[in-house]
Amino acid sequence: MSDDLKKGLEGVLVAESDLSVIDGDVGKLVYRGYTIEDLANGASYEEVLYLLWHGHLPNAGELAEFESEMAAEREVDDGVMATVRELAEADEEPMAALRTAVSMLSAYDPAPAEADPTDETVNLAMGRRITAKIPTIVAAFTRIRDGEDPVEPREDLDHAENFLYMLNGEEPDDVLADVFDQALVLHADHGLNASTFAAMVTASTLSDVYSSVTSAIGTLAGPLHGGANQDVMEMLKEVDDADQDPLDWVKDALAEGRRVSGFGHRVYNVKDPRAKILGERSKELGEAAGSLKWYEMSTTIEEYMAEEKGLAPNVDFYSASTYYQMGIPIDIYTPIFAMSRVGGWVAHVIEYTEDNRLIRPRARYTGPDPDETTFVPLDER
Ligand SMILES: CC(=O)SCCNC(=O)CCNC(=O)[C@H](O)C(C)(C)COP(=O)(O)OP(=O)(O)OC[C@H]1O[C@@H](n2cnc3c(N)ncnc32)[C@H](O)[C@@H]1OP(=O)(O)O
Ligand SMILES: O=C([O-])CC(=O)C(=O)O
Repeated sequence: MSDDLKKGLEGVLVAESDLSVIDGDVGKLVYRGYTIEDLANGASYEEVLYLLWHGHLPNAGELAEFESEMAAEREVDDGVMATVRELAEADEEPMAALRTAVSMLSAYDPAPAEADPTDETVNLAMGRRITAKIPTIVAAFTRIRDGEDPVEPREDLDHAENFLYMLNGEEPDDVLADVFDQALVLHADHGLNASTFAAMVTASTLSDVYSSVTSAIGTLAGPLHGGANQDVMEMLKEVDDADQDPLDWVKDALAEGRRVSGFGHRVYNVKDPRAKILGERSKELGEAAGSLKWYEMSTTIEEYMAEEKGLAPNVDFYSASTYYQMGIPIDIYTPIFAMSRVGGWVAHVIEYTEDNRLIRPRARYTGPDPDETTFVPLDER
């Protein structure tokens, strides 16, 4: 057996997938054959969920039925809500609160204990429930933490509008609803990124969808993955609060050997196509508000990172200033990423378990040689 070590599994093929593909040299992203640009400009998040979960874009009748099934699942049981309240009042980290609440949802779903973990219909039903309820959890957590009462979900609004309504207590205007829906489309799937792979590893043991999504949420939270969107905004705010020139800031950061959040990618060697679209939205929001401050600060950093390090922005770079200008609290940017990516997690879990094989790589052992290691009983050590 070959002993080639692939640190971080770089470039290792572990599965076949119909779901999404990235061409990192030209900055192309495709979900089931459709380019991200076509989907971002022409399809809603619900249409993209349907595409990922059912294999084709829905017609009007299929979409209407799917939307009403999703909307009917938005309410969250009182037991989970009580925990969400407790976590919000204890000032828990939003991603940790989301991870806990999603894990707890399974207690109110009779399916996991009884279901065959490879049954696509059962897994889709669980995935639909989790996806429908995450916005309710995130909005309620945020409002309680901020000293306000949660707002009940509404079935007559779409996924994006309903979340903004539950978060702010009022219906969003068309621009905000459109930007948010587009952001959900852009984040829905991305090949075998770390959180999707975590979901697949869990599913490959024939555990249930709740466990897979819980693993994925924990994985998305880290600053090298989804957590970077919050770090980007903290960084932009730090520069602004100190009234610093963003060029000086980024020069200092690189000179000190620091990583700049929102730059670099394991697969893209050029600008992430999602960052191009979100950059435009960030600019539009700035123009509408009469200040391009956040957008211009971002482009200054982008230009320097390209010149100095040859690194381009990833999706997390421009989602940050987009969400900030929508008035969304910084510490729920990563939960919002999860709100979208859950669609991809569920799709990959279902696809992988159709022809399941336990995921179990190996490490090259570098520990002590047993021939040179003598066991000493406790009382003689
Ligand atoms: C949705 C997402 O998950 S998108 C990614 C979100 N994460 C971030 O934005 C965090 C910042 N970026 C990074 O840390 C990395 O680019 C990652 C984790 C995304 C990809 O990492 P890898 O493919 O493992 O690249 P790796 O860590 O080996 O870096 C390669 C080189 O580029 C440098 N580099 C990579 N990203 C950055 C960055 N953001 N800032 C400064 N230098 C960087 C590294 O220091 C390294 O340089 P060296 O060879 O001189 O040591
Ligand atoms: O693909 C990756 O490694 C990270 C990423 O951009 C994503 O998950 O959207």
